[in-house]
Amino acid sequence: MAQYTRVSGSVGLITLQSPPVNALSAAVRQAIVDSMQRALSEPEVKSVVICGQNGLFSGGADIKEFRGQMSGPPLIPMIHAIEASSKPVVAAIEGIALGGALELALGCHYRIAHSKARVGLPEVTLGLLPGAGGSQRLPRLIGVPAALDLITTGRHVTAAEALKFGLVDQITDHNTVNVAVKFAQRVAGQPLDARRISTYPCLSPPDVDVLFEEVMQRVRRTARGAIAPIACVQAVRAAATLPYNQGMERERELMATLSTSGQTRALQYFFFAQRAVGRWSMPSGARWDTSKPRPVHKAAVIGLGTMGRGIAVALAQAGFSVVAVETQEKQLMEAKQAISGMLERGAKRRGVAPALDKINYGCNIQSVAHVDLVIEAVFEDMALKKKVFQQLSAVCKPGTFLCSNTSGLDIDQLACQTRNPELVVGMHFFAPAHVMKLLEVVYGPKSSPLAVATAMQLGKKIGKVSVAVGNCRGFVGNRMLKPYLEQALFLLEEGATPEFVDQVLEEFGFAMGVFRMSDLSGLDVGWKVRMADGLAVPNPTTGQATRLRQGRRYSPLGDLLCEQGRFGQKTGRGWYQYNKPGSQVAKPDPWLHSFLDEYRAWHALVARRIDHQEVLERCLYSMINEGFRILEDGIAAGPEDIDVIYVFGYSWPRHRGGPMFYATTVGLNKVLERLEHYHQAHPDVPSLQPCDLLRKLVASGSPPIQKWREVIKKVRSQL
Ligand SMILES: CCCCCCC/C=C/C(=O)SCCNC(=O)CCNC(=O)[C@H](O)C(C)(C)COP(=O)(O)OP(=O)(O)OC[C@H]1O[C@@H](n2cnc3c(N)ncnc32)[C@H](O)[C@@H]1OP(=O)(O)O
Repeated sequence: MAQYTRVSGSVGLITLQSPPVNALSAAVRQAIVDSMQRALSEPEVKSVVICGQNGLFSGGADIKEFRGQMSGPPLIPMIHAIEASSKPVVAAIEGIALGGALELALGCHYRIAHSKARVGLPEVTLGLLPGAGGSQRLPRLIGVPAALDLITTGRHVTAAEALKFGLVDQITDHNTVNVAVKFAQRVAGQPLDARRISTYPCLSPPDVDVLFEEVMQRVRRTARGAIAPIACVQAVRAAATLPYNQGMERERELMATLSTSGQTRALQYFFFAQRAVGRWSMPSGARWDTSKPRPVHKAAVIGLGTMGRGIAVALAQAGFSVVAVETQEKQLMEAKQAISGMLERGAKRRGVAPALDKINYGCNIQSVAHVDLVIEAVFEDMALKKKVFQQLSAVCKPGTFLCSNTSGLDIDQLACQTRNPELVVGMHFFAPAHVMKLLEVVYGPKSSPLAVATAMQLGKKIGKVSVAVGNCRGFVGNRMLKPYLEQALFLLEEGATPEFVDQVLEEFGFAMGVFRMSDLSGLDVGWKVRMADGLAVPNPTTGQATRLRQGRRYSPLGDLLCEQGRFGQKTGRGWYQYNKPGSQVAKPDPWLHSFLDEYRAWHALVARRIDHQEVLERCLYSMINEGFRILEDGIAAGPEDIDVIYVFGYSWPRHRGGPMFYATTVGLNKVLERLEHYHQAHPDVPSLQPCDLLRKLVASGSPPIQKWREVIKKVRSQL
C-alpha cells in the first residue's frame, strides 16, 4: 500500500508501505495511482514527493507476482502518468531503489538520494530487462555506455556513483524526505518540459555501431547461454537508434519474450532459493529461528596452504581478528607474503586500506588458545586432521568452536577427537576461498545447533552464501560431483574425447567442462583420495578386472594419467596439453587421443559415436539422481540447498536454476525414464539406478519443486 499525506502545506507526500522492501505490488501500484490523482486534484498541492517507509524507497516490482497473472495497474502507464504530471514529482531515495523502483524514480522529475542509498536495474539477474521504460529512459539520462553497463550487469551503484552519472540530482546526509520536501517546495510551479526524460534525445557516441558490436560480443561470451543480457543490449540499442515510442515498443517485445522464457522462471526460483537456504534446519528439528549464534570476535586458521590463505583473507577483510598458524617456518613466511599481497590487491580494488594488521601469524598451535573459533585447513588427510583436532581440543579455551575445512571427510570422526564434539562443524570453503561465494556448513551427529548457527552467521558476515548440510562423504557438492565425473570417464572409454564432453557441458552453460575443470583443480587430488579408498591401485592387474572395482564399474583413466605425472595445468599436461606448467590455455593433446585408443584396444572396447544428448543426460542425470538420494538421506533439507550449492560452488548456469530445478524443467518422468534406460545399458553403474525419491515424486504426479519437501518428509517417515 501507500500512504498519502499533505506536508508543509503544499507538498503531497506518497509513502510506499509494503514490508519488507516496499515492493511495487498490485496494491502499492493502485495506491500510487490513487495518490497521484489526489495530489493533482488538490489545488493546495503544488508538488509531490514519493518515498518509502522504514528508510527504504523500494526493492522494485514484487517478484512473487511474476508467478501468476498480473493484476492491478501496470507499471508503464503509471510511470508515464507521473512523468506527464503538471506538478513536479520528486523521488526521495533512501536505502534502495532497484528495478521497477528506479524506473519509477526515472519517471519522476527529480531524484534526491541519501548518501548511503544504492540504486540499480537488476532485472537482468532475474532473466528480464528494465521493462517499465528503464531501458529507454536510463540511456537518455546517463548516456549509452553507462546505461549498458548498469543494465547488462544489474549491478547496484552507490549514491555517489549515481550522482556522478547524473542519475540522481542531489545526494544528502540528512533526512532525505525532509530535504526532498523542501526541494519540492522550491521547484513548485517551475516548467517541467526539460525534466521529462522520455523527451530527451539519446546521446550516443559517434561509433555507436562499433560500441554495440563490442558490447554484444562481450555479453554473449559471458552470458553462457543466458538470453536476458542479450535482450538488454538490444533494448538499449533501440533507445540509441529509435524514437522513444518505438523504443518502448521494442522494450515491450523483448520483455514479452523474456517473461515467458524458462530462464526467468529459473532465475526467479533461484532468487528465492538463495533466501531459503538461510532458513536452515537440522533433522533434530533445530532451526535458524530458534538457534542463536554466539558472537565471534577472534578466529584462527590452521594450515596456510591455498585454502587457509584464502580463508584468512576472507576473515580479515570482513574485520575479524585472525590468528594464522603454519607450523613450517618456510611455508609460514611464504604464506605471510602471499596473504599480504592478496589483502593489498583486494583493498586496492575496493578502494580501502588493506587489513594487514588484522592478522597475527604464528608457527605454534598454542597461539590459538584465546580465539572464539578455529578453522582447520591442513592437508586433506584424516590422520593429520585428527591430530590437529586433538591438539586444538587441549589448547583452546572452553567453548571454542572447532571447524574443519575438509571437502568431504567425516566430521564425526574429527568431533570424536575433542572434549566438546558439540562444538565441531565443517566449514567447507571453495577455492579461491576469499573469492568463491559458497560455504557448506556441515553438521555431524553431535554438532549443536549453537555451533551450526555460529558458523552460518560467520559465513554471512564474511559475505558467503552459507548452506547447512549433513555429514556424509563429500557432503552435498562433492558427493554429487562423483557420479558426474565418473560418467565423463565412462564416456571417454566408450568413444568420446575430453574436448567433446567439455564442449557439450560448456554449451549447456558450465563455465568449464568437467575435464578442463579437473585439469584446473589438479588430477592428483582425486587420485590421492582414490588411493586412500583402495580404489586406485598402482600397476593394476590387466584385463577386465581393472575396470571393475569393489563390485562396480570403475575407470582407471584418471589414475593412469597421474601415474604419468599428468596432474593438469600445474604440470602442463592432463586431459589437455598446456604451453607450460601453470598455463591456463588448454589445447587438445594428440598424445591423449592415442592413449585413449590404446586403452580401448587393451580393454577390447569398441569406440562408438556418442552424441550431445547422451553426454548431457549421463553426466547431468546421474548427478541429479545423487541429488535425490541426498534429499532422501536428509543430507540436504530441500532442493534449494542443492541448487544454491551447485550455482555458487560448481559454476552450474544460474539461468538453469540448479540441477534439481533443471530436473523439473526436463520433467521428472523423463529423467526417470532416461536413467532407467542408461541403467539397463550399464547395470554395473549404481549411480544410474533411479533412486526411490525420484520414483515416488514421479508416482505422485511430479509436484512442483516447492512441494517436494512434503513428499520427502513422507518418504523419510516411512524409513
Ligand atoms: C509489461 C510488464 C512490465 C513489468 C515491468 C517489470 C520491470 C521491473 C522489474 C523489477 O523490478 S524486478 C525486481 C527488481 N528488484 C530486485 O531484483 C531486488 C531484489 N531484492 C534484493 O536485491 C534484496 O532483497 C534487497 C532488496 C537488496 C534487500 O536485501 P536484504 O539482504 O536486506 O534482504 P533479503 O533477504 O534479500 O530480502 C528480504 C525479503 O524481501 C523479499 N524481497 C526482496 N525483494 C523483493 C521483491 N522485489 N519482490 C518480492 N520480494 C522481495 C525477499 O524475498 C525476502 O523475503 P523472504 O524470501 O526472506 O521471505
